[in-house]
Amino acid sequence: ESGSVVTTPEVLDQAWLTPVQIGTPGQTLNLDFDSGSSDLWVFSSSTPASQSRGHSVFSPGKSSTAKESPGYTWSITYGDGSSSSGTVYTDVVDVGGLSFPSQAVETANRVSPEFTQETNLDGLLGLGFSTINAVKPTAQNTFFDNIKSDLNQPLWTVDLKHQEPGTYNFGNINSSLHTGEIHYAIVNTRRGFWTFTATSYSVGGAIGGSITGIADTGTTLALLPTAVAKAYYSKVPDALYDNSQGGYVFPCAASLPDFTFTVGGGEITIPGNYINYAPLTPGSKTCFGGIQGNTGIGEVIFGDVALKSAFVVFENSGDTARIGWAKK
Ligand SMILES: Cc1cc(CN)n(C)n1
Repeated sequence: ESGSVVTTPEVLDQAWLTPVQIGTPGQTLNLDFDSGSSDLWVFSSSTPASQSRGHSVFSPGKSSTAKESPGYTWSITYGDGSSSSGTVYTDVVDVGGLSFPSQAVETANRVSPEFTQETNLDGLLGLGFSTINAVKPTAQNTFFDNIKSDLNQPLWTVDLKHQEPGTYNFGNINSSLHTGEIHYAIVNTRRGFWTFTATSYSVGGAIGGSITGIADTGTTLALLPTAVAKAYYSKVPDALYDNSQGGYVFPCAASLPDFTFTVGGGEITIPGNYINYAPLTPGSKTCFGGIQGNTGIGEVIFGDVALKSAFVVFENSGDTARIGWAKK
């Protein structure tokens, strides 16, 4: 079988949110599909009202198929410092018509202010490897790992679009979603992420070396090695590193060069206008870059700024994981 679901960008393409049905009858929550983590967690009836105001919540008490997982707990902190924690149920989860009857649904007893403030986001659906699932005492499977054996092909694809709805597909490659060939690189799953190597990059004709990083649908920007970010902004007139902002800024009127990287023998280009990410504050004439250095993060992250420039295939055949990139 295969399934398809529309995903919708928030303001400024900060994240894309995808409707998921949980429980019986189905309760629809809009989740952030995140290939950089491996927990399906939701705002719930156990989340204090002061933290869940404005969000849809999952109420296991209203689901005839919800089962508590006694003694199971979870707690997670993301790269941006946001966090949440709680307890665990199993229930039926349906994504794009694909249903798994006993998915671990991690219900939040608390969430950090970043999540409370992001009122369109009702939780996350992890698409990383289940080895880094945060449930104690026993790690739980991601939705993809649970349904993988039922899929026509052991893969999911993502087509994020700048300020337009896009799609997540499970189990098949919809060839109408990409124009060029799909170029594959081997994924190293050792740290639980979709880690791959781009063999080279170029900025305004200047060629650079290889970049190894993770494909992370849950991170907004492209957080690249500091030398790469420096090389990029050396081509942007009046760009500077602003310590108070924690990143490279430049005049919003600047025309930014494209950033091209080669993966699996094919070239992907992040258009300069995607790298002119946003004004520091609404109406400011100074803008913050969509490419930044990864100082202090511990990973190089090909986030949404890179992913929305391509059609991307995440395939895990069991003994080999691959990532495919295509123009669209
Ligand atoms: C909530 C969330 C998810 C991610 C990426 N994995 N970040 C940085 N923040």
